[in-house]
Amino acid sequence: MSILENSLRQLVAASPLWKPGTKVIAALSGGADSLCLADVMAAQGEEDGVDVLAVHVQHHLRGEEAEQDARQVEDYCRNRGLAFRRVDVDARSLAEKEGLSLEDAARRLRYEALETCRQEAGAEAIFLAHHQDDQAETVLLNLVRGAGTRGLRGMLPVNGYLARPFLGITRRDTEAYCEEMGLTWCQDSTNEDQSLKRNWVRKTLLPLLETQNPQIRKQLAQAAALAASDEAYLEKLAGRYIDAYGREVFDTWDIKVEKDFAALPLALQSRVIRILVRNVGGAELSYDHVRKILDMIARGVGNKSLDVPGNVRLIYLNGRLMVGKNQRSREEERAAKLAQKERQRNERKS
Ligand SMILES: Nc1ncnc2c1ncn2[C@@H]1O[C@H](COP(=O)(O)OP(=O)(O)OP(=O)(O)O)[C@@H](O)[C@H]1O
Repeated sequence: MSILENSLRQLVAASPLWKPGTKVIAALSGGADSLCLADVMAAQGEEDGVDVLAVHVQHHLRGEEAEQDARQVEDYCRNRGLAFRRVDVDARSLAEKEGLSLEDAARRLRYEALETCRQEAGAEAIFLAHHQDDQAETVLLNLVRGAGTRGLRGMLPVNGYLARPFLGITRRDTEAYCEEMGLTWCQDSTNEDQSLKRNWVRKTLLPLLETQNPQIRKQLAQAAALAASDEAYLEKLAGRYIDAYGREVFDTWDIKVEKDFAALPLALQSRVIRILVRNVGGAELSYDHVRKILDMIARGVGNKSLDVPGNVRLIYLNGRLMVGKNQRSREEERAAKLAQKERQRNERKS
């Protein structure tokens, strides 16, 4: 076994979601990264007793090219003796219906399809082939969007059922593996389209940054790993404050924000607020919103309230902060559920 194959196999085997005796999914687009991942998983699976199912999602966005890719990955799986499933989705219709970009619609349908396959196959996890270059792009994209330290984390190596064992290796490594194994990968022509932000980051911004620092991709990926571990630690500490001073009553959080809260460093105060808003289903808070909420608490008198995105209302009252969905959005949710039930009843009748 070559050094490259050996190290890639170790990366897969070291993932906390790679467990002997389980079934896992390899998300296989057909690009060099995911072909390499599927091939490494197939080999390591035979050794470790992990059952691998390759899933390819055909988004129907690239006409005959995409159809050829789907056939190519299916052929590869047949030749490799790897279980294969193809799922067809209509990304264009979803994009039109929900006013999404084609990329976002495809992404949403892809992750839904992978998750459905995971459940139907009784698989433990979904392995994705994102690598160091993708991670550097994601970190930059997040920063360009105005994200803070959570965005700096980029993609996590393990997130729920999702595993990304290749975040530390380069795109070139995955191509070298495919070349070594004689595997032919598919080229996605939309990767050249610079009107897509990710492609602009890949083709323009990163090369420009590389002129100043040739190590930038690796260092961005390392910064992401560090930010992820710092963030996890700070969230744990903020969670301890919530455990000690907060309580959940009917989907609303109620937490003491007096002396002990004021004594917390800003890093923890802001995380306590963010976690509570997330807990009740709110959107990720902006820096400005967190500041406004902390100001409201610091002023500390009377009864005040603030609405934030995701229909979440925060009410400050006598040293306590209440965080919950605002009444109107609860009523809207209830009405939407009733309407959905009505629709399902009508569909059953017709
Ligand atoms: N059509 C597909 N079918 C199955 N898996 C896919 C498909 N497209 C992508 N994947 C999986 O997702 C990984 C990342 O793919 P890609 O870089 O194209 O995603 P993206 O468009 O940047 O979106 P995101 O990173 O949010 O998934 C691939 O390595 C592969 O594991």
